Amino acid sequence: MSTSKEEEATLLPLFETKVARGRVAFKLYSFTILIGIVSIWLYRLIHIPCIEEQGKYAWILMFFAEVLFGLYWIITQSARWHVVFRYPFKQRLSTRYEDKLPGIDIFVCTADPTLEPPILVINTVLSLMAYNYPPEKLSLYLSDDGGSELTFYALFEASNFSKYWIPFCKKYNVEPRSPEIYFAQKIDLNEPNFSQEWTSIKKLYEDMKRRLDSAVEYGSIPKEIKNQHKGFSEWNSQVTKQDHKSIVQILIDGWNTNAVDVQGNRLPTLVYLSREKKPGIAHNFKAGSMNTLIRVSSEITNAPIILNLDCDMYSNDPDSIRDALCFFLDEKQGHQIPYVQYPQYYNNTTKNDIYANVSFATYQIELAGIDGFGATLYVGTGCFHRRESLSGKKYSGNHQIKSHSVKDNIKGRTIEELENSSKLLANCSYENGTLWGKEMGLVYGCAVEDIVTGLTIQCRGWKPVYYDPRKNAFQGVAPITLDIALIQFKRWSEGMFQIFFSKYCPFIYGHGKIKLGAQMGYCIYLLWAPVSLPTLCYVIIPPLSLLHGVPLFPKVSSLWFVPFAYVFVATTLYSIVEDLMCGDTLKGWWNLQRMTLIRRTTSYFFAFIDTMMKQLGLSQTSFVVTAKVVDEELQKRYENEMMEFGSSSIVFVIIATLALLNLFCLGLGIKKVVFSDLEILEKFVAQLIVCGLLVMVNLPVYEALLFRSDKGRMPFSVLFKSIVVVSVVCLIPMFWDLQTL
Ligand SMILES: O=c1ccn([C@@H]2O[C@H](COP(=O)(O)OP(=O)(O)O[C@H]3O[C@H](CO)[C@@H](O)[C@H](O)[C@H]3O)[C@@H](O)[C@H]2O)c(=O)[nH]1
Ligand SMILES: [Mn+2]
Repeated sequence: MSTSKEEEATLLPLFETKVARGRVAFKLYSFTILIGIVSIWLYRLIHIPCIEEQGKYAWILMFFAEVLFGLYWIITQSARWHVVFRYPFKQRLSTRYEDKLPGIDIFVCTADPTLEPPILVINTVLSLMAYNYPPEKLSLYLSDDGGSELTFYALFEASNFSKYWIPFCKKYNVEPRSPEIYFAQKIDLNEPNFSQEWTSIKKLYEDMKRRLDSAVEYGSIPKEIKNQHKGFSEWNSQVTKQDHKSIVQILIDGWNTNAVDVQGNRLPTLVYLSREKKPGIAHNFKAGSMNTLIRVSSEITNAPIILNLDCDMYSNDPDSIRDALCFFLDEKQGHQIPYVQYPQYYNNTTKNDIYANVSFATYQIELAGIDGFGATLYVGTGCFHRRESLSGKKYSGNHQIKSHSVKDNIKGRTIEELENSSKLLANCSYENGTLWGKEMGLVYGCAVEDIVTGLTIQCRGWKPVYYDPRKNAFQGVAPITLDIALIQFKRWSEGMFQIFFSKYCPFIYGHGKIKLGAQMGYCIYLLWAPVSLPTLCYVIIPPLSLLHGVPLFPKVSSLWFVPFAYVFVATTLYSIVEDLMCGDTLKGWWNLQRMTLIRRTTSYFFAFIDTMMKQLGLSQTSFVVTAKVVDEELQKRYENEMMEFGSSSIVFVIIATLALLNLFCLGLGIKKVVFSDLEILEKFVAQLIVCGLLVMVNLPVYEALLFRSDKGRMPFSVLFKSIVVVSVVCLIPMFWDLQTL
């Protein structure tokens, strides 16, 4: 798309970047905290008990914890140093580019028909096919790592249903365009024409859903349906998830003028893809599937812009493609932008977000703060890419989005020819001896392929953009049980810590290529796993020391008490105010504190251990896909914001043990110090506060251990095991006296 040089100079920009206000105040505040932290370190160093005194090792561990917390805090400041917000101008885009909009290839990934039900997948697909965008420029590719005939069948049904759904959406401008979500809404049906159409489309949707449900239930698809499409012949009894040939089926060939909906409008292209799998050959999880998508789509439609989504992330805004294009097509800055990342919001979060799935401050401030240093994180879904930057190309000054046509790309080949040539690109052996997974496409070998890929793109000179619009562009399904929420964080924190240890460590790999602020910004996340260690110290040592009468903090009347109190109170107030300003509730903030504690003491801790094992070559990268299915009872408890435990996993034993340890020590500690003289009480106030807060944060854990009777309670075995551990730790004085040996 070329405009002349003079024209370019006079054009208004397609997007604007504004710097957040209040940065001077923030820097001053940040400086006072730093002084507080350094004072705390000094206090620890000066007052450490000598060899003969009790508690020396407890103090050393506390010092270790405070140093790590302090250093980590310094790293986190980068994300608030230079926060920027982006504002695209869709109107200007339309006036300038409406007749030369680029093609968009949308990639949706799914991996398992049980964990990710086909009906969920096609709802996402339908919401995307119904974008307000010229259909002949829109193509949708579903990558099915489950290799499931049911998912293919669902997509086939969706291709038929779309002929009714898309014109209905566009005619009445309905939102959101995921049928399931749309029909679950309360709709005003006063207008007779609309009401009639609404009813008939809803019936079509429900009939389709019923057919799918029964196919899932019987595990097979009726013969008369199979006869309707040649694609079903790809499946026979030998095809399994782990072992099958490449399958590529073009369900709608959008370049064909005969591919139309019931009103005669063109339809977007729709392609089903399941790359070849062979036992024993690494398939590199989502990264592998994305790379296959990149190749196959380049064979068929080859659009210059790619939108990448997980199968649960439906489009919540039918106009968001245009927002994203404002960035890519901006005449001045667009050529430098490799991707535009949107935050990952969910449609099923409860009022106070019990598992803290949405972290308001992270989405609205931290990610925008990292963007301020030119280093937006790619988070794997809700991201528009420039195809060029995904193929390993270095930024080299002038990259324009060329208007291209599918017709030229397919060079008159038939559907069968396109399918056959695409299949070759989806074969296991295709990547052998190529740079795919190394310098081309998404990077292999890491459970957070997204983060590491984004980093490599930036280090090649590109400047991505983070955009958090007022109306969520995409919404996904958040985990609604504690163990799934923790599995997800374990995968993330492990993958990220692994990056820190690899050749991609931002401080080394990014040195001289991205700004220091950006390197630090990455490390806020890459260092989640090791933050588990100081957290564990702070959760275990204060209660035990209280129990054994070892003071850890200065007396209330001492001047040294000030930095402790200041750092704690100021950072807490800051985070509350920030969170509330971002739209969270006070209870939501409190839930986030609990989840942070639980994640750090379980997910991050296991991630830390597993990363160490991997460094030693003892284990391998895996990717545990999260379930997106729910049963009704569970859904009820979730909506009532009750935490879901229910299984006797080791994770819950840890959570229960830490909670009971603090409760027990607080109880005995109060007995011991509060009823003695004031002098002693003064020495233990801070410790009592630490334990007291930990107990308060853990209230739902005690409830689940002792008072609940529903299925989501902690199993009795967890209670039993954790009581045994707490008793051993507390009652055998040996453990504690080791320090005096
Ligand atoms: O072998 C695999 C495994 C997963 N997936 C897909 O990857 C997506 C993400 O999996 P999910 O279990 O939902 O993980 P999340 O933690 O929700 O995913 C986040 O984190 C991942 C990295 O850990 C990124 O890949 C995702 O894009 C990002 O949304 C889903 O669509 C899966 O179908 C595949 O296509 N193939
Ligand atoms: Mn997901």
